[in-house]
Amino acid sequence: GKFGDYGGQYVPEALMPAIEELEDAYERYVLENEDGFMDEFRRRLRDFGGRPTPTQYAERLSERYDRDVYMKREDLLHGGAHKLNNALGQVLLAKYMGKERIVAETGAGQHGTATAMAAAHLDVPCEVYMGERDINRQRPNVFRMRLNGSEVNPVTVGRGTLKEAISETMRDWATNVEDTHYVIGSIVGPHPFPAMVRDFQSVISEEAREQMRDRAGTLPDSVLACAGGGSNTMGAFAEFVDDEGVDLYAVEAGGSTLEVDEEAGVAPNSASLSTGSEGVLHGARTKLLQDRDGQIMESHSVSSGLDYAGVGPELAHLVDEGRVRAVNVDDDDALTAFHRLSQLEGVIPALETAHAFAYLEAHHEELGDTVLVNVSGRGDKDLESVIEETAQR
Ligand SMILES: CC/C=C(/N=C/c1c(COP(=O)(O)O)cnc(C)c1O)C(=O)O
Repeated sequence: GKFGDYGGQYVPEALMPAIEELEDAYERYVLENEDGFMDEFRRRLRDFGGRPTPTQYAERLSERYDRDVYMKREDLLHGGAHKLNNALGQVLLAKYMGKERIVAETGAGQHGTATAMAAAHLDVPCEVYMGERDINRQRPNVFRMRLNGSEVNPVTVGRGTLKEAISETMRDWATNVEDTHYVIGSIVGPHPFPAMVRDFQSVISEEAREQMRDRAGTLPDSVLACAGGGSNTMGAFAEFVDDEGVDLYAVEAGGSTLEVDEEAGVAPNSASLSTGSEGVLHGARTKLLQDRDGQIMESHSVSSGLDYAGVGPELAHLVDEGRVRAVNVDDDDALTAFHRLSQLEGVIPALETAHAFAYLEAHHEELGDTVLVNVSGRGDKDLESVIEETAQR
């Protein structure tokens, strides 16, 4: 379960039985399609999720940037974000494993709602841990989780964002491993989570690669995707990694500045790949925002889903290898891109997604003739906070 010297299973002994059980299930059902697991997964993604999602030619952006820009519309997946690909796969796997209860963490609330929808669809009780701060800035998603029949447990320790929510969920899982599966929301955590989540999300680039060949008659010169934990990122990249001619850009949250305040332990951004250092978080060795004593620093982003001090170990490895370019844009440029895409293309993106479009705006000259941007989610959840942010500027 290693990606170069990243990844691994840095978990308390008490969790190893659950990890080993999951590793066995991953190998049998996901890698070997035992009992037709992957066939059922794909059928439910089609009929319940609404796949395939379009790879749409963006006419206004193509005019603006004088090149062919395509958008992979994961915002059109049921629930409004790529998160359902992974949530459906893991809840289905939990059923194949005989688990009776689901727990999950969420930051933007998209993973939480995706897990709640999948749990309702597959008739499994579900509890979602969500930071107090994120509950307040992603309220529509809190209502949706409860409407789908899930419980939402506020996490009040620390800053009440994603990092604490993940830690609380891991604690619940460690206590209830017998009957509970932890549906982790990104390509983070101990092996097999990063590989398994990437495998569930790789449907994005499987479809996009074929759709680009059919519609653009070529592979893209570059693929852009925002990166929080990195699941929509690796999903959009997976099937292109072996195509040398396709450049891969992971766009992180530059927050308000890349300058960190070591004394206060505060990083006013979430640019783990671009500015972080090697360390262990949530069970995996990866790139982190940590101070010189190895303390995980507070991260920041205008978007909850990118507000995370860590990142997936597979992405950290691909960046070290030079296969993926780690770039970032700040809060202001992301907010401007949020408005621009809404006006130019009639697509209101999630604030997370807007980071990728902000990078396109600033660097389109370097991206070649054909560009593919992953629209990881829609912006309905962000309307309230964007209205507030815009009023304050
Ligand atoms: C698992 C915590 C992350 C969440 N969301 C992350 C997110 C992200 C970033 O997560 P990754 O794809 O895993 O990098 C991108 N786009 C949208 C629409 C997102 O909601 C969440 O809880 O909803």
